[in-house]
Amino acid sequence: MEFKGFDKNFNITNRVAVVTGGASGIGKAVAELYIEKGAKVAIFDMKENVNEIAKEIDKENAVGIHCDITDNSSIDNAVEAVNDKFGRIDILVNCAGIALLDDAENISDDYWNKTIELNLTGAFKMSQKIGNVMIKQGEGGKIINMASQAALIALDNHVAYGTSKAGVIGMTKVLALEWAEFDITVNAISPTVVLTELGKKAWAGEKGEKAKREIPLGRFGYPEEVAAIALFLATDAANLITGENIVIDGGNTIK
Ligand SMILES: NC(=O)c1ccc[n+]([C@@H]2O[C@H](COP(=O)([O-])OP(=O)(O)OC[C@H]3O[C@@H](n4cnc5c(N)ncnc54)[C@H](O)[C@@H]3O)[C@@H](O)[C@H]2O)c1
Ligand SMILES: CC(=O)[C@H](C)O
Repeated sequence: MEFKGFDKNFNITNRVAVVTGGASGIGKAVAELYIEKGAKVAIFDMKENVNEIAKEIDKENAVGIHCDITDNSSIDNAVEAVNDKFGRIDILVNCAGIALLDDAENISDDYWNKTIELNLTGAFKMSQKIGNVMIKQGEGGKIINMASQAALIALDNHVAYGTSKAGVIGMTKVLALEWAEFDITVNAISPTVVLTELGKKAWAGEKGEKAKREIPLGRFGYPEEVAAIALFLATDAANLITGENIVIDGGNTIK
């Protein structure tokens, strides 16, 4: 893709974004920021009230679609609904995820399988489906995958979660390589603990306080800070960045 300049206010006016897991936490913050920057947003989420949540963000430019991203027919129906509503898809943000934590010697098949199925396979299914939409459109695209610091460092009880997120980074690099010829960039974001429902549950109590003390910048992240990176990666300012994993962790993984 030739350099064609970029909007210095990082607007993404009229671009159509799909945000999985956008009914809460980081995904919701991404959806809100994208709307503020002029995009149209379709939130794919398992929460029953996903459309109400989307309409609270923006009645006209946001839509919530009940979708299980581990299920092919659910994805097909949701993508069709986006096409009916907005006519195209320019950006995919893979945010849906779970953290089912246990020690390696005891973790159940159920925890392992659910984690890989949602965090890794679900993100791949979405990327494959929407990657094909973008290829067919012929105008490039942006795919942004939520990985984690757990992909980069060993965290106690994170064997399934960390494995799924290391897979997300591997997947990101291969998709970036294969789809560069279509001007589709694919990048990952790896946050430290972020203060969402998922993050607060996984790091409650003294375990979290200790983890925070060990972060050089001394605090956990906020969903809005992660959303800011997802915005940058969705803009034309990031057109030469692909296959990267941007770490937002207060320096936790540099030690
Ligand atoms: N919060 C953290 O500390 C943290 C740190 C690093 C990475 N992450 C990653 O960021 C992403 C977002 O995390 P969060 O903290 O905002 O979590 P969250 O629990 O607040 O939000 C996750 C959303 O995913 C949705 N979801 C769950 N299963 C789904 C499915 N099958 N199909 C569609 N949607 C589904 C949930 O309904 C929920 O709205 C996750 O991938 C997570 O692994 C989170
Ligand atoms: C850091 C991280 O991704 C999990 C939530 O512990």
